[in-house]
Amino acid sequence: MTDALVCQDLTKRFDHHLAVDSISLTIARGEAYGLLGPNGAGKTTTISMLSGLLRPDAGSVHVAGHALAQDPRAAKARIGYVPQEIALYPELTGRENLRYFGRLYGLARRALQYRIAEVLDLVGLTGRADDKVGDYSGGMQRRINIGAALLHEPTLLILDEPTVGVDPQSRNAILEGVDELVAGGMSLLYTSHYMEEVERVCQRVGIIDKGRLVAEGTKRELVSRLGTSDRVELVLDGDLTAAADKLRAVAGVTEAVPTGTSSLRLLAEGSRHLLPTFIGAVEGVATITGVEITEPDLEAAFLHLTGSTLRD
Ligand SMILES: Nc1ncnc2c1ncn2[C@@H]1O[C@H](COP(=O)(O)OP(=O)(O)OP(=O)(O)O)[C@@H](O)[C@H]1O
Repeated sequence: MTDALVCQDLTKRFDHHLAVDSISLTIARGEAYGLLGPNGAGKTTTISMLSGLLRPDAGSVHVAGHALAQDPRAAKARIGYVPQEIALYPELTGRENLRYFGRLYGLARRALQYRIAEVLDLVGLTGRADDKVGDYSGGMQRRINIGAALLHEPTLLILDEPTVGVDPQSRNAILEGVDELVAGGMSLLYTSHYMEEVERVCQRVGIIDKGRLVAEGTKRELVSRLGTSDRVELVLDGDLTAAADKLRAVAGVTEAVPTGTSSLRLLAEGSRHLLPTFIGAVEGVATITGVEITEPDLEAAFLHLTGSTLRD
């Protein structure tokens, strides 16, 4: 079977600014792919080109084997795009909104009726289907927005920051809905500022920075690029500067910096086995009273690769 999405050397320039610089990525059928990047990295520009809303300066996009440039109708019919802004009619009910969008997609009346019922169930809004969308919570509006993008049974669903600006309870409801779609075999392209969402939803992650895809892989692959160093937070009584000097001399420790009046942060390999060595090393200058070890995670990988945190 053809991949859900193949894009090659996608490029977009705004005046002299290269917003997207030769991005290539592939999403297999049934795969959930997360696009992570700091503000202004080029995520929305990339997604707009993939969904046919913005013409690339160079590069190609194929959706389920259909070339977006040569056969836009077929390619676009296989994409469900959920923009960041809610695009709904507040005076209409959820069901009426779905009916309106379904007609836009050209779905026949009878088929649409069944499909609306399926989609309402999928996004968990069957019980509120006949209430006005203007009376929905922010999270419910987003769910019906996602539903509208699913009516024509797309191969690939593109979600642009689907949980921005919603309360934690609604966020959870959205994520549960997305989990269900992925479990049901939907191919997904998901952008978010929230690392933990991408970790939860996506099997593979692309990190985009200054218009370029700087790294791509499973969470485990990206994290392994950091090496095997753990972050160790030590709480100590005594002379912190002297303790940091002594700890820096321990084999396996690459960094030891004070982070407060009684705490140090180390980067160390195999830190669990080194704990007795740490205690011995600071003897005479300080006493270790607390230890916290954090193994490398996606947040650390992101920081390492882009030099910024996601919320910068
Ligand atoms: N229509 C436009 N005209 C000029 N510059 C633009 C236009 N759209 C985007 N840009 C610029 O291109 C770069 C990439 O923007 P884009 O919106 O794709 O980033 P992003 O990763 O989606 O960021 P955010 O997370 O803030 O939405 C930015 O520097 C932005 O200012």
